[in-house]
Amino acid sequence: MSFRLQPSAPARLNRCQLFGPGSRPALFEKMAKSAADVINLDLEDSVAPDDKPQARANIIQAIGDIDWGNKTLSVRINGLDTPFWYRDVVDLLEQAGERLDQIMIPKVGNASDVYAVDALVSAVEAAKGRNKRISLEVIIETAAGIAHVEEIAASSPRLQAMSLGAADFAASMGMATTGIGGTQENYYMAHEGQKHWSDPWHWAQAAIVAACRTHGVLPVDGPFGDFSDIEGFRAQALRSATLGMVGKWAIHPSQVALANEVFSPSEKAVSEAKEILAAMEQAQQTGAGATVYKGRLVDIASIRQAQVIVRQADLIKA
Ligand SMILES: CC(C)(COP(=O)(O)OP(=O)(O)OC[C@H]1O[C@@H](n2cnc3c(N)ncnc32)[C@H](O)[C@@H]1OP(=O)(O)O)[C@@H](O)C(=O)NCCC(=O)NCCSC(=O)C[C@H](O)C(=O)O
Ligand SMILES: [Mg+2]
Repeated sequence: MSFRLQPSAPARLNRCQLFGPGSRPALFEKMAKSAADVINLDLEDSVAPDDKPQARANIIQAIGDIDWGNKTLSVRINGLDTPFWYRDVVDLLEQAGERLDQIMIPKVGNASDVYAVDALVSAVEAAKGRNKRISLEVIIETAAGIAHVEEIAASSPRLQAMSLGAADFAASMGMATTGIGGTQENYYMAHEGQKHWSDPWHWAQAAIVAACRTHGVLPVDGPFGDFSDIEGFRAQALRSATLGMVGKWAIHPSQVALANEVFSPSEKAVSEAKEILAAMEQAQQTGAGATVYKGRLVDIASIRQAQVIVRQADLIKA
């Protein structure tokens, strides 16, 4: 046990991040009216190279013109291996209004990538006298990114969230897959003539959750490409939530309600968590560190587990 306390992740909702290409401004109003907690306007892979300047201009205009409510408003810039990213940052911070909350950095490979963006953001913020401090989020979607996940999670006080990008991750790792996230046909164990599918994303997700929880960053599951496969999305999201992730991307509006449902604790879970807290308070009054709740052991660790659920429910109510 370290003497250092685990830092809390930012206290904001991040159950669903809805993406839309910066080159399709007709979608922006619909994104703003959606039930997603976070909006990601994209300048990277959903925008063709020739369309990047127009997409930038669309996004800068929409940041000021559209009522984004109380959502976290984020723009995904281009990767640091492209000639586009510095102009994305400079134009956004010189020209977009104060409503912008966050910048998403794709394909982060090490802490220096985040440092470079942080330095540029800090310089433009100071030069323009911007009042709101822009936060950062990153995507782990390369072999280098997962190899350096812990230093990336520790890289900047601006860093608030970290996502797994299953498509680029699979490509970078040389995985024999084409689907974006979810079950992969050939990733199974054979036992007594039956196939039992395993989860090829599990180890990377667990590494991301551990790095994020160590450094007070929100761990998020990325895209699920087949937006007609509702049960596939739900199963993937439930696994991510069980592992400790706080939300998931939506690449189509049909995925928003599903993500919100999975990453919001049910009424039953909240009332059970409150009952556990009450049972433990009573136990502690009698000097006990453990008690029995509905026939099972609950102890001081159960208090921390229950508090995670109650805190999330309180955020949703707020
Ligand atoms: C996937 C899409 C291209 C589908 O678009 P479209 O064909 O227009 O969908 P529908 O006709 O089914 O749309 C139904 C209605 O919903 C509206 N719509 C569509 N998309 C969105 C959206 N993203 N936000 C809000 N509203 C949306 C349509 O306008 C229709 O409205 P109406 O006519 O009024 O009924 C498209 O959904 C899309 O572009 N999605 C986002 C793609 C994207 O941003 N991709 C990047 C993130 S994933 C990634 O980068 C991979 C990752 O990095 C990794 O490596 O893993
Ligand atoms: Mg990607």
